[in-house]
Amino acid sequence: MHKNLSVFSNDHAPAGARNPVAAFDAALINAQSVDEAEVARAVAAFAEQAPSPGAPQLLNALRCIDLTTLSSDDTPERVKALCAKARQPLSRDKQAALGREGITTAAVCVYHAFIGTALEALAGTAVPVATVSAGFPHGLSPLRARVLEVKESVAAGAHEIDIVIDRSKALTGDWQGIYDEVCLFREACGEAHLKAIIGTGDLGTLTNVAKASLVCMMAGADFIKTSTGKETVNATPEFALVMARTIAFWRKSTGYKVGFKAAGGISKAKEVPVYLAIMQSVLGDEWLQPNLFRIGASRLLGDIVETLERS
Ligand SMILES: O=C[C@H](O)COP(=O)(O)O
Repeated sequence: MHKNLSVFSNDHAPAGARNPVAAFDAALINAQSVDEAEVARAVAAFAEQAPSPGAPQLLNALRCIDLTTLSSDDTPERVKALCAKARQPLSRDKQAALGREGITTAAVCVYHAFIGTALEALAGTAVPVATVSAGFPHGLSPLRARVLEVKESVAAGAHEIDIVIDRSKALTGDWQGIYDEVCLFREACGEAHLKAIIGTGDLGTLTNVAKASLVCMMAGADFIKTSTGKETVNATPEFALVMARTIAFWRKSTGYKVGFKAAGGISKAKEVPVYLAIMQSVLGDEWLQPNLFRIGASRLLGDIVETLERS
């Protein structure tokens, strides 16, 4: 039993038990094909229809943020400050005015070295600690080391493990190789939740984005996540739409609910509504809650808070 499993009794964490591993199905992977022009048209329509963000929408986005610091100059002090923001992102007056006392971000996300600092700084809250793993950000370390890294982070108390896939395998069509490595990470996670970063900006085509999403879900990912924040192109609404549709397909095929995390480069409140519109339209209201929807961001919270404090 995970020592802090009680945090998963609230809506911050993936619903219920972990997603199970399904058999590798090469035919299903190879059948994925995405019409890039259709995706571009659909995203343009979502962007046109998405309302400018009001306070309820921004508050919802705030509670879905994985508040992140993943910098080479991170320190315990920076992580403590991040956790203080996660515990209380809005002033008490503003929380009271909006009728949302006790609101927090969905999680904090830090490097392995700061798991203990974050756990201590978040003690007494229901905010889980996520960490990046499996050779983040490139996924090119020896496989044994990547698996060990996951195990070490779970042993250190992380509740959520954001692994990266080896994108070279996706680019060479080795989907079985990705399935096999994600299954190992799944096993190494134990009771912790597995979020699989597919590195959308590295994958070349939206068809590869769909295939990588599907193979990670077959291997038991609780969430699929766009990006590390370190690629040239990170989260985009196009990637979100393709991944949301693949999650919907998986749900229909298996009944399993997999969460979606848009991560990297989302820094302004005005960027949020299109993602919410895509989630709501493709997957429904359930995917607007932190147990199934996250935004991984280091700067977005500041802009949302400023916008809300001004309103
Ligand atoms: O997983 C989260 C990302 O690393 C955050 O990226 P960002 O610093 O561009 O917001």
